[in-house]
Amino acid sequence: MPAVPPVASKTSPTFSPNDVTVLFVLGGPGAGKGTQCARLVEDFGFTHLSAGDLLRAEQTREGSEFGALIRDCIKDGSIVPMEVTVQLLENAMKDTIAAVRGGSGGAKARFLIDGFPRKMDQAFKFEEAVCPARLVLFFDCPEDEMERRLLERGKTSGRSDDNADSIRKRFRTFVETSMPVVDHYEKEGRVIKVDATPAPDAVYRDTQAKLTKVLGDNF
Ligand SMILES: Nc1ncnc2c1ncn2[C@@H]1O[C@H](COP(=O)(O)OP(=O)(O)OP(=O)(O)O)[C@@H](O)[C@H]1O
Ligand SMILES: O=c1ccn([C@@H]2O[C@H](COP(=O)(O)O)[C@@H](O)[C@H]2O)c(=O)[nH]1
Repeated sequence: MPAVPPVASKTSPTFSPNDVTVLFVLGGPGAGKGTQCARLVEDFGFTHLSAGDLLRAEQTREGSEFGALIRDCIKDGSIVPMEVTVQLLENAMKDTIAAVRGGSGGAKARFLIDGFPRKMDQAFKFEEAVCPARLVLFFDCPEDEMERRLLERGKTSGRSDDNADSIRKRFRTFVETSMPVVDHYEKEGRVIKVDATPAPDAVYRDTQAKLTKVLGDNF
């Protein structure tokens, strides 16, 4: 990964929304963002980029200067400094687009950016330096259901943050830091809200219907 400063010193975004469609995917920990993204990839041809997955990969990358910082933040449910995450996302988008151009070419890129932005500074920086987002998919789920899902996932996930103590901290971060991001986009009329409480198939039907209504059948 290159040194962090580039994203901080740019005046225009790397990608135009005319060429690249970005949907942010937000929701509390365990709301089912990853589960729904996998289905949207199949039906809408998105590339799925999970900010958490990119951070976990960077954490274990040999030679990374951010490994220890990322490990501590994830265990603690706190937010990694935005320069790191924005740069990882921009790199992943560039790699994806380069791979498409090297292949069939011409196709417009569309990305689901999952679990990001989690904080207002990330939202501003990403839209200013990388690409303005078309809209936000928000999966709304009560804490007791999210906790049940995460504790169940924790039996096999191997994730350092799928335990009762980390989950409690992640919920606090979500309420205090990430919900204001959802509220911000809601005020701008850019949020599609989906009830994520039902079973995955039902959540997906609702998601698909709402997304198609906004983006159109030919998206
Ligand atoms: N609608 C659902 N009903 C019941 N279980 C679900 C549902 N959606 C996802 N799950 C399960 O809940 C767990 C969390 O789902 P998932 O990983 O998709 O959530 P997430 O929002 O991406 O979580 P995180 O923010 O922690 O990465 C998984 O074990 C998944 O199989
Ligand atoms: O933009 C981001 C996204 C994630 N994090 C950290 O990663 C963990 C896990 O994220 P998941 O989306 O649940 O995989 C999250 O709790 C944060 O600690 C981040 O710092 N910034």
